[in-house]
Amino acid sequence: MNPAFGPAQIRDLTEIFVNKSCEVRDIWASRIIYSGKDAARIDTYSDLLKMTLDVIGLAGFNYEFKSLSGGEQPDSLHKAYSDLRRQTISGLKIYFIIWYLFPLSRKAPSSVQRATDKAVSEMRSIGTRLLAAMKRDVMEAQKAQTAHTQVQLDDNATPDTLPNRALLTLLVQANMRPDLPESQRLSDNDVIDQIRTFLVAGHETTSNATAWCLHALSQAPEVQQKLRDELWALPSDNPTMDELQALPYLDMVVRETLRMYTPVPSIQRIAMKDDVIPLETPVTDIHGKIHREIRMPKGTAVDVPILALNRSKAIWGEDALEFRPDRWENIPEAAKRIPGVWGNMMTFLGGPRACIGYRFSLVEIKALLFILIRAFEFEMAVPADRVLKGSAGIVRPTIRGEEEKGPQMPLMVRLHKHGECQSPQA
Ligand code: HEM
Repeated sequence: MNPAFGPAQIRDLTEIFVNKSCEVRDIWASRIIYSGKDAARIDTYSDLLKMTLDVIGLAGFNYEFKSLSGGEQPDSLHKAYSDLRRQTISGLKIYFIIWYLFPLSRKAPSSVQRATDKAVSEMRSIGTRLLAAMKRDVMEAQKAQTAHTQVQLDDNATPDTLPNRALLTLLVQANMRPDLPESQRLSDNDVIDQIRTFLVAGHETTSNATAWCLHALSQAPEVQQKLRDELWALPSDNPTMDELQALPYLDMVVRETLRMYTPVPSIQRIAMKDDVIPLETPVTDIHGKIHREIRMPKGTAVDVPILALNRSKAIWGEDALEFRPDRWENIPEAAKRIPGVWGNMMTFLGGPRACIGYRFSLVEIKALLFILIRAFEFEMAVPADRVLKGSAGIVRPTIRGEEEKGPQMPLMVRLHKHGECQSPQA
């Protein structure tokens, strides 16, 4: 799948990110206007979640979830997925504790299990339909290509061999190449599993990071305004991937968000063989014995504490717990040694099983921030100490006293009148 996530593919998808960001902007603007005040309290989390689901539908499978527009009949996959998500964090925690402690309980279907089964089965049935449609499209495109070669048309008149630019189409096309060795071909079930992985891995992580970024910016008005100034300096309302990637302060804000508000706080791995891990700094155990390495027998469970690494004072310095994008102008030597796939962090992990969607996610977050920060000013709607970091795989925000509502990130959102607002630093 890696080639489908290269810079060229993400460049093509940027238009989808920007268009969907504009849809969020328009929805929020109309809510403010409808409120009759100059600012409205908006649950940014739920709309960002819908936006990223719509994006993964279009960019991943050329599939319209229409979850932002909402006016349409909600399709079955979106409904199943929403039902699954509505299970509250505490509900999920209790479910997993019971599941873990009482193996017999695993036989009795709980509401979480039923919702999971339903979502999985919906995803499978839609995945099967999508795959069939993609295969048809790819075969037609291949036929058109063959016909084109036979009549030897002018080189410049190459027919459109790809029916659309969705990532799954690229995967299906690569998988159907006649020269692909059988051993490397994915089965239909493998491809359908990829659809599920995309859905789960590819949208809530990104919306979550963006919501936490708006939360951080709401508490740091001077950072918010500095970012807004940079974004307005770009003379375009529809930025390309290259334009977004070339904005230095936007990049620093995104890095600092993904350091401080790591969506996936830790990852577990199992040692596949006996190993010895050397320690940079020796540790002394409770018996006073000094260890310069850790012996790890095959089968040992290993926790990669991503969030703890991202917030470690030993790595990032005494101000590690502060949201300070400027730190990225010159990061500490210790941070430079972190073997993450991106950004001197383990946020997207590292090594052969790192996140393959990191470029996709970064450009999507940047498109969202570009459109939203230019259009609005964000302030806290509740005191910061009421915003809790719940974790059920992903660090979702909840509000103390409103836990039953599930994840939310309410913010006061005000229309920004460009040219009228003075920078707080000015
Ligand atoms: C801020 C956003 C994101 C974060 C923090 C993130 C983080 C991660 C992490 C930590 C893993 C490793 C999980 C494990 O091995 O157990 C992972 C895997 C993965 N991610 Fe992401 N991800 C993000 C966005 C995305 C997006 C947007 C996509 C797709 C469009 C995506 C697709 C995947 C896939 C397919 C895998 C599995 C890779 C494999 O097993 O080889 N991710 N991600």
